[in-house]
Amino acid sequence: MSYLELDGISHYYFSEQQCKQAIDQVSLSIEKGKFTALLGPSGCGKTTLLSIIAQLIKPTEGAVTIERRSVEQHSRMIGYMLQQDYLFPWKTILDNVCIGPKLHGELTELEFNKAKALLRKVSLDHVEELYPNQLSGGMRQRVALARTLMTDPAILLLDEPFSALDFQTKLLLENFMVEMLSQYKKTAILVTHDIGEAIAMSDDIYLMQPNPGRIHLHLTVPEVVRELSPIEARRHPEYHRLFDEIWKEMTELDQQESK
Ligand SMILES: Nc1ncnc2c1ncn2[C@@H]1O[C@H](COP(=O)(O)OP(=O)(O)OP(=O)(O)O)[C@@H](O)[C@H]1O
Repeated sequence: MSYLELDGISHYYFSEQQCKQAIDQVSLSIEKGKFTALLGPSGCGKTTLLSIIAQLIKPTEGAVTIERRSVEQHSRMIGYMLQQDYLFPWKTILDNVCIGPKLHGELTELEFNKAKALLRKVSLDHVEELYPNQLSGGMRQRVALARTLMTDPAILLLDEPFSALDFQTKLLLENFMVEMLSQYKKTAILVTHDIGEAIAMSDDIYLMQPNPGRIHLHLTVPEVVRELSPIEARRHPEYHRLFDEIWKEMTELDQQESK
């Protein structure tokens, strides 16, 4: 059953010099607890779509609904994780995880205990008194995940959260993220231009095309790949078949663009 719906979303950026259409009539439907990837080349409107879902931008046209009610009535259900971790360098790891509730007032004992439990969950309880610059990039992204989970969002928006990491750390973090999100039964939307990452992590993939940004193709990742971890999935023949199919589509789109 549909949970999060985007219905006829179009978006224009206006400036004094020009009017740029970033998104054209995007409609998609996501089931609760599913992991969905928005895949496409630079400039196809992936981040604009995430910003619209997160209500950072109001779309020029169309509506976003969660369980058929406007997303505006559900703003606290959404968590956003970005490519950069945006941890505060002058605060300890534990204080960084506690930052959300602290901004809303005094930290309760329950919230403090929750932050400690989340740091245990992401295997970073041993560094809670350290500062961000004492941690590796992968560890910092795990802190960012713990901080995002502090507010208990039902929907997580992930804007290329692994793209600044080295390849090995990225694969390990993909595994970790999929395990955590399925354990906590979260609905997730990942923005990426990495075909392998989209296949290895997702249930559904929306392939986007640019100028203006729109959905070119919706693909469902086969069950045999979905039941494997992202690292194991990369060895399955169905992963390679889907990779080739998407690669071919993207190459054709590229050729159409350059004509
Ligand atoms: N603030 C803005 N003002 C004007 N145009 C913008 C603005 N933000 C994005 N755009 C344009 O809208 C289009 C979609 O941009 P968007 O950042 O959503 O794409 P993207 O797929 O996320 O790209 P990338 O992978 O490079 O982050 C692009 O052509 C971009 O230049």
